[in-house]
Amino acid sequence: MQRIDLLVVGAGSAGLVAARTAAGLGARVTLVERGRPGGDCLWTGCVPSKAFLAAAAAAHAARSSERFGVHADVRVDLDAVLAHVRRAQDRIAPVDSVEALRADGVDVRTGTARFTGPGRAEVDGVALRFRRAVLATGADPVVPDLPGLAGALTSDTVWGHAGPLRSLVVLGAGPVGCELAQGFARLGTAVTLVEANDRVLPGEDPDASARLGAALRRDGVDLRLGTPVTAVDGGDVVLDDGTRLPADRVLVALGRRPAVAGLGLDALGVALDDTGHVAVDDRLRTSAPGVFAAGDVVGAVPPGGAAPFTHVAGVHGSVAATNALLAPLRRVHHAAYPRVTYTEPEVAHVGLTAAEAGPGARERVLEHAHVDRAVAEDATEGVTRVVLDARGRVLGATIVAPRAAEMLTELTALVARRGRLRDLAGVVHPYPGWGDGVWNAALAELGDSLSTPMTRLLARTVVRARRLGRP
Ligand SMILES: Cc1cc2nc3c(=O)[nH]c(=O)nc-3n(C[C@H](O)[C@H](O)[C@H](O)COP(=O)(O)OP(=O)(O)OC[C@H]3O[C@@H](n4cnc5c(N)ncnc54)[C@H](O)[C@@H]3O)c2cc1C
Ligand SMILES: NC(=O)c1ccc[n+]([C@@H]2O[C@H](COP(=O)([O-])OP(=O)(O)OC[C@H]3O[C@@H](n4cnc5c(N)ncnc54)[C@H](O)[C@@H]3O)[C@@H](O)[C@H]2O)c1
Repeated sequence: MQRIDLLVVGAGSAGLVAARTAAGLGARVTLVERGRPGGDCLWTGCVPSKAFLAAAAAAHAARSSERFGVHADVRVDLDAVLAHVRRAQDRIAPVDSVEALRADGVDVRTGTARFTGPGRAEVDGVALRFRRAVLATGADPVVPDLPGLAGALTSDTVWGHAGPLRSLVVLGAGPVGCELAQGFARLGTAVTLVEANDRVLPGEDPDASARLGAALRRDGVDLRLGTPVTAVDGGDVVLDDGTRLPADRVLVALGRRPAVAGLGLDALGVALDDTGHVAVDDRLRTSAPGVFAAGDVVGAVPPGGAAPFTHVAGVHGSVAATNALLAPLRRVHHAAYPRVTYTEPEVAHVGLTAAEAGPGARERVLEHAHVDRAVAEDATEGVTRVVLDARGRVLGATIVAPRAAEMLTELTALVARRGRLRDLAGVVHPYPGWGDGVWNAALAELGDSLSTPMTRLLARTVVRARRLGRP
């Protein structure tokens, strides 16, 4: 039996990039996928959720257009919305298809992979031998073992919903819960969002949570914060304070767990961390020689935390494949990777929050009431918060705004390169773009750094001297 140079398990964002990278390096690569190539991002995650939110944004824009002097009647057909979601998926699917992968030089096997020992695996009973491997099996939604929760929707199943949906209780106000709660509310469903913590997006800056919470309430979402769910009983969601919330359907968005069950990691000698993810170092090496891991199956990579996002999975796939096949020289940098929750407003974050940065850090805060584009679009509730060290270098940033994802990118570059915020002041931004939020913060930073008693005295002296020197 011929040994494969690289065996990649899982054809999601991480595995697809790993397999294509390996093929590009001239390796004999086999990619095993038990479902359809494309993984969570294409079939159950980013693509359907963003297509869904686009429809929700259209409904909201039409409904709230009166303030611009535009009058519209809005009627939502949820089946047609979900048909739009499927069309978006169908348009992207060919890029990740088995045919496209084979054309790129990847040997694709459809089936469930299981490791049987070092260098050995089987796919639905067919044995394979390999030199190196990349584990890219992703994660699945967590459905806690609470009474009555078994039939609830998850982010895996909600896209198959048919017919109207009058009321929905969403459990968990992380990124999945907030995005889907807002989407359904804007499309006319009566949504209640239940969160055990006392704020939505508990992992984000508290001010960002407060602003998003207010935006969700404006969309009509009934927020129940600080109240864990304990059961679903006869169609009612029961909270720990005894409240009963009737709902046509319940959507569970209580986190995701790594997909490692039945993979045979013991036989391979791969250790898990204390959260059950595959433990890796910053070169994505697992505890087993020659075995790497990439994407959501990986947990925290110190000094950063976990980064279960598509853009990170892609970077992981590339790093894992080159490290496996060439030499383990490339590192991942979780502490500098951005994340965005695509609600409206978007909540975008990179690096450290003020609380994480500690007492030596300071914040530069720019309210978007001072961003002319935000005023023009009547969307001034946002903010740009930049966390700086004593020398003015950017340690982190959080932006709440309709275009926060795009606004964050230049601050991400500064976090990655340890640059100063004031360095952006000399970079001219087009007016009136959303980028003015970041630019105005940089200009304010530069202005403050130049405005010392000494520089003010110097400027006044020069101006006076010139005045006196004139005829
Ligand atoms: C609702 C939702 C919205 C999201 N939105 C965003 C977003 O806007 N932006 C963003 O960056 N991220 C988003 N994410 C997260 C993103 O989808 C994931 O981080 C990303 O898809 C992870 O890719 P992956 O390759 O690690 O895993 P996956 O995409 O889960 O791929 C793993 C693959 O492995 C296969 N597999 C598992 N076990 C085996 C086995 N034993 N044998 C063979 N095949 C196996 C699975 O079938 C699957 O196809 C979202 C997630 C959700 C749930
Ligand atoms: N835009 C994006 O990038 C995007 C969008 C969606 C999902 N994702 C990814 O998917 C992952 C999973 O997202 P998620 O939102 O499902 O999980 P999460 O872990 O981020 O949030 C789950 C929420 O449920 C709450 N919770 C837990 N137990 C509870 C209980 N009994 N009752 C009420 N609330 C409870 C938690 O406090 C938490 O706020 C995220 O980490 C993210 O990486 C990313």
